[in-house]
Amino acid sequence: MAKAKKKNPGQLGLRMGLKDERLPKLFGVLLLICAVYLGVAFLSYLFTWKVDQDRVLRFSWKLLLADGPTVDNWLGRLGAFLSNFYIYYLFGLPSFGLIYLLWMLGLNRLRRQPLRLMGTLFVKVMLAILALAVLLEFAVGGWMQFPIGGGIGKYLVDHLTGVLGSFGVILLLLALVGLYLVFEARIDFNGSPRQIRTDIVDHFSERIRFRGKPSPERFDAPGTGSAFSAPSNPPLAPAAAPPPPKSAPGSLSPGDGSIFEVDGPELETDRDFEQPRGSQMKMPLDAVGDLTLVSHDPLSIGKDNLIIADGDTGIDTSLAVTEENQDHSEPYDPTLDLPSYESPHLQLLLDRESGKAEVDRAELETNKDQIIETLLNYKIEITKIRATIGPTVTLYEIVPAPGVRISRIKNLEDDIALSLAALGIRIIAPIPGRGTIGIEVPNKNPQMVGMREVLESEKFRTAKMDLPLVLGKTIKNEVLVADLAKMPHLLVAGATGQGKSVGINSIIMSLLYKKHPSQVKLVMIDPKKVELFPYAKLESHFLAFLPGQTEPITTETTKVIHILNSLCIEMDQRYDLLKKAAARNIKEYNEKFVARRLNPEKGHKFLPFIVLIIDEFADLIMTAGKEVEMPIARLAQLSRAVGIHLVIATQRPSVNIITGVIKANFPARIAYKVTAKVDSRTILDAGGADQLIGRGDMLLSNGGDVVRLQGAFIDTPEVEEVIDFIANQRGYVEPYLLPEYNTDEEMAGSSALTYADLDDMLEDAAKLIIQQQHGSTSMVQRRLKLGYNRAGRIMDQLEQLGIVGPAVGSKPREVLVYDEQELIRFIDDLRNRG
Ligand SMILES: Nc1ncnc2c1ncn2[C@@H]1O[C@H](COP(=O)(O)OP(=O)(O)OP(=O)(O)O)[C@@H](O)[C@H]1O
Repeated sequence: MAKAKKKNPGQLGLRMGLKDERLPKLFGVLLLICAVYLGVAFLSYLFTWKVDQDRVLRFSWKLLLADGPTVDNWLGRLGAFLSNFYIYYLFGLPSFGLIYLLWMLGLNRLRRQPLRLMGTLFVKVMLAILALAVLLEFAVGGWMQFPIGGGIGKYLVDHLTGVLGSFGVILLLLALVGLYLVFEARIDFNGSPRQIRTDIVDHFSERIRFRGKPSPERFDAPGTGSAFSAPSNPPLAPAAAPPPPKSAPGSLSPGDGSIFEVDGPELETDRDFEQPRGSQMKMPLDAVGDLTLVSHDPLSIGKDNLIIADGDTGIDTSLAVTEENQDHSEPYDPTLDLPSYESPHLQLLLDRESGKAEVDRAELETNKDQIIETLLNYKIEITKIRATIGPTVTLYEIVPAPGVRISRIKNLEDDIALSLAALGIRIIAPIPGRGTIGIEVPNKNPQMVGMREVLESEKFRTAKMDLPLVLGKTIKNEVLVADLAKMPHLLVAGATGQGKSVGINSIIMSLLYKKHPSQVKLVMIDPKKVELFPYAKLESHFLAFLPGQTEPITTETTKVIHILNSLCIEMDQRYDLLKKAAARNIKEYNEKFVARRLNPEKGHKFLPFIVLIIDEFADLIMTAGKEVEMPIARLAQLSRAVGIHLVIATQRPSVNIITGVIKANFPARIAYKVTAKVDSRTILDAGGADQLIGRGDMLLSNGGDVVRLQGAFIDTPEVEEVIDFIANQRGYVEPYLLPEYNTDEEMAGSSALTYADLDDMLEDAAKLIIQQQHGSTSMVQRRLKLGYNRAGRIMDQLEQLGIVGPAVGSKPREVLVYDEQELIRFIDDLRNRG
């Protein structure tokens, strides 16, 4: 990744001016060397302090250089002197913290990160050093010859014991620990002692693991895998020997001693949720390089107010590429726009300890017996049955005896459900890819899946995806993480009160926990005005909206139409940028930008992903119909390659809301419980959602495969905590603004079209249409190589000029001008009118 840097020899040495950016780097290297030197000296001090102490105590700085006494310290007299000075006179063992500080300062200078980043670290480390010195001195200082808390530790302890007494010092130390846990670790003391303990352990292990980096997870490599990284259900090969059951339920099925298993093996078969129909949309995403490799922003030299990367704030963005700035060959790092941004901590969420799903053995036995019995009543024999216990549902997978037709079992769905006397039985006959039948039976005691638990999961933390969404747990209790960027859009539907809003929150949370504000922007539309309202606080971090928009969450239909059309323009503009950069998709484009192969002066900029979230689009379709449906469809068809993705939700899953156009463009769909089978068909093109049990129980479909999931639960107060955590941090000075959009009426209202208003390509388009006598937007688009929106705008202008008639559905428009001469006269007139 790193490019070899060309050094101009003439610029070396004395000619390095004070403003030369190599100066801080040089300083950084020196600091790192000092840190290593001190580290080794301190380490040596642990072994040589006794012998050396007498010798160094007699030292003065002058004696250091003269032929003085020999010392044992591995780093000579200076090493012995410095280590003695810091450890003996100052902070004792915690002096090692100083080396850490020196090291971090060195790295900071080397990377030319803003110095102010060091401020907080300095204060924190110094406080920790002092507190530790006191603690160590107080706890063990009296018994040790080694100056464990150093001179300062000893002085403070003596002094404090005098003032407060020993017990008082203990209380003071406890108070310090308490303060740390409240302010720094943000431990929630509401939980059980066990929970608090786990939180504390988690906090420290996270600290140690990530050495205090804000959010290592956010440095994602480009996703190369499939959209979904949940294993599929375990195959049930009758011949294969399954692993030993965890709870040893033994052989429970009749006859041949077949195996009844609880919980299956950990299978890692990735499900590919690529858009099935969109071969033309499938952009191979090469795994070249790492988009957000930790790097250093050259724009940050001495500019503490560096906020916006695309530079209308007086920041010289040309630095990114121009030749004079050779040192800017380092990769561009968008996250340095907000360098101090910290991703939310997991501690903000409740630890719901769902633990392992537990189902009573008796419950399993009863269900199994009833399934076997019911099937036998209909003369259906089975050779094997096995159970996989999920958080809310248990899957009984049965292998019918040879010769039994699967359709017969499917037909008995209702009878089996009746005999098991439970709601929400779903029969999967056959389980795709296997000759088995699945019967899902709700557990008597369903387990809640907590948001924190799934965010904490290895699968989510290590997910290398562009837009990872952690949706919940599968029947096998495995966390399912999906990449919205590959879905590439998501339709969410379900009757009211079944978990949709919680689901939308968990989708948003996934992005907030994993992504930096520079990497993803959310456009939120909420006609109900309540669901997404709390997210308004994120306006200067994660939200994108129209210029002049007062409320960052859009609620009014007219504004929604503006925003959707504005997104279409953004999409076109992004396509133009991609074209200029000869990049096939946003990933390639951003890779080039990061590698500084694109010049910001030519309009190039780092493109964040944009996720449009519409909570309840039924209201919009009802009030604005095509005006909303068409831009949504247009975006859904084309926006994937430029990193715009849609999540649209509705509680009214009827055909007039989820229209054919919408469905065709949203292959990935989530269905929560619905009241009627027909609704399930509308959403999933299959039944099943009517048999769910609610409370986050859902089916996820990618246009073929259907996976049953228990959605992760997050409560509103937790959502608000996370939002506040982000909102309280410094955000961008200017929010991310979408392009302006003026409606036709506004344009018409302001004045009739003038010649200057006309699109540059309008004349060519008009000629083409008149020659062909065919008023089709797609023809204009194809023949003149224009984006859909631009072609659309040209057609609208042609309509306003009276050259073509109004749009009639998807049919070509009527052409109202018959020959080119007429057109030329027409345009000349317009030009003369000015
Ligand atoms: N994943 C989940 N796990 C457990 N319980 C859940 C889950 N999701 C939702 N619930 C329960 O269901 C209730 C309703 O959920 P939610 O508000 O998300 O439904 P909704 O479909 O959005 O309703 P509405 O359409 O009225 O907004 C929640 O208050 C919660 O008690």
